[in-house]
Amino acid sequence: MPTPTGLRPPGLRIHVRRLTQRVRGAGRVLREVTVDIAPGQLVVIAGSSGAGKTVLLESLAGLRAADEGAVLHDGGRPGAPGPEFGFVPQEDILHRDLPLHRTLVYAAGLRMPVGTSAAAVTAAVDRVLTSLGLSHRAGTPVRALSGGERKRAAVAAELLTGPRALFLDEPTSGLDPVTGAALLRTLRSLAEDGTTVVLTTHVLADLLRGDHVVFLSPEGEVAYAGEPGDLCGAFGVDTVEDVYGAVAEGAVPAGAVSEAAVSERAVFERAVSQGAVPEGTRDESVPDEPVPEEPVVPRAGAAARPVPRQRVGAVRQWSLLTRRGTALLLHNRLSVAVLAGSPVMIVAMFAVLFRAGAFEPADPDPGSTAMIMFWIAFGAFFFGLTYGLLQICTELPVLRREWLAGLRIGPYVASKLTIMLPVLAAADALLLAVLRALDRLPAAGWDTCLSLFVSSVLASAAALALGLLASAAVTDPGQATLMLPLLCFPQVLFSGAFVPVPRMTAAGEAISWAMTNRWAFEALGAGVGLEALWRDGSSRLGPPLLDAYRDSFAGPAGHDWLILTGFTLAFLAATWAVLVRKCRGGVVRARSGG
Ligand SMILES: Nc1ncnc2c1ncn2[C@@H]1O[C@H](COP(=O)(O)OP(=O)(O)OP(=O)(O)O)[C@@H](O)[C@H]1O
Repeated sequence: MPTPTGLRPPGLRIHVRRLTQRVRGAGRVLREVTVDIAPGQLVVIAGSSGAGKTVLLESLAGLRAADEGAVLHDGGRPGAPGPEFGFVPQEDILHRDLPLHRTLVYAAGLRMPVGTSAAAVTAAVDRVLTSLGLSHRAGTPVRALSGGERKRAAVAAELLTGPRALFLDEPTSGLDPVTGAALLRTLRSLAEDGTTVVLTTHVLADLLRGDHVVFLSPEGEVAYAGEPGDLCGAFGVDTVEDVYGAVAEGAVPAGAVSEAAVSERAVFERAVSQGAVPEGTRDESVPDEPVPEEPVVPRAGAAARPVPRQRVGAVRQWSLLTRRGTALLLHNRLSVAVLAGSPVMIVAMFAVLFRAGAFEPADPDPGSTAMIMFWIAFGAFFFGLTYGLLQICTELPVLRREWLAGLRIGPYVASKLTIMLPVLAAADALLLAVLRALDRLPAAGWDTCLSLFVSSVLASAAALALGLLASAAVTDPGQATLMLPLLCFPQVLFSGAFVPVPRMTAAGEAISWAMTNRWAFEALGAGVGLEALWRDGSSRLGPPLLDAYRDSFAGPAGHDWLILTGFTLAFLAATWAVLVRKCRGGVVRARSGG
């Protein structure tokens, strides 16, 4: 099968030597695993549940640094993740709302080299769709594909860059036998084309379809490493199913590991001598062997690989992510309904809640003026928070995978702000315009209107950034939903609207400093001149209120705007940090010393 780019880069050679991996909470998961994978091989990793197949796969892909022992790519340390490596985890790594072809065009935009023309991107997408038998589904939304088609679609995204190695975690799980066999045939033809393909599986038939089987024992040791045809014979059983039983009982065919260890010795030793492997990981127990003549590439396979491709720049990533995010938003009817429906509903409730004329200087209603300001502030906060909360947690696996392919977190977070802020500004403008038209706001000039609008948008922006942070921190949408009341309650209680800040306890006042709603409330109050209205208006309720709120609305709104902007930037920076940490999670990017 031709690669999408028409080139045939050499497949990756992988050596794993006496690899031991520990996982926090699970202890030692892999023990002294030694595996040798040649370019263009189709390797199947099998073993019982929890044996460590995924951990081994991630280690082979270079996504998990070795605790002990070494993983070598072309004889050197694995390089940073990039488009030369395809990794298909068990989770979905494609957005579901757009048609398959368009989804892959966006995926290609992030993965393919700088300067790739739109025509070349389309041609690459068409080629992978054809090679995976998905051309007839090009216009179908990803969510409408069958399970097998979705797996192939995920593989298609990984093939766009013509990777040298493809790693797949249980690609055939959940597929019927015919579809699973078809996927394995596709992977085999990729391997025949030169790509190194490694997959984990629980499907018995898959074990016989690879070139090489690595069977892990429940203790995470290599129970068997060799040709599939010899697997049953090695354990003296008749069926592959029986191999699982034999391995569970502790059967290990003699010599399976040591043969591989000897063949690895030369490559490993030469890598050590060239500084690719830390001295501490040397295995002194294995006797010295003569080093074969095969040349060893010292670092990250530099000599064997095509010239590294320039990563797509931050601005281009931001632009592409913004376009994709907007398209995804508009294709998801539920999100459109929430985006449009919640402001309309809240505006309608506000319109029937407040009486007209509360700001009339000749006959003001000071209590209502404070409440109107608070609920505008809270409305703006609520829009921002709800829009932000589901933005990231619903697509974390996609983000993680794209980060490995070169996506930067900064442009990603910036794109979220770019997409959502105009929607929030429109919702805030609608809220203010309706309240103004219904005489629930003072009949003041444009400068007051502008001040209210800026305060509302900054309140929404801070809440959006808080929502993004919460969305990045949780693990699933269910947790994000639980965050909504948790984040809203303190914003109501400590805003200073119901209990004025000067009347709070010292602890309450300290907490109120951290509430964006407090600063939005004070900015809105300052913008409409609440202090003057209460002091100079003809209501006798004004002075007592002024006494309670004291100088809450005395400062210029600009002071509060600065604080709201500071909160927004701080929340965005924290979102960035959380996402970088989550994406890195176990991946050691500095394996080449960088
Ligand atoms: N993030 C994690 N936190 C805690 N334990 C983990 C984590 N990842 C893996 N483990 C543990 O490490 C062991 C090996 O996990 P791994 O996912 O590699 O197994 P597996 O063979 O792929 O299992 P399965 O076939 O069920 O997917 C298991 O005991 C698992 O519980």
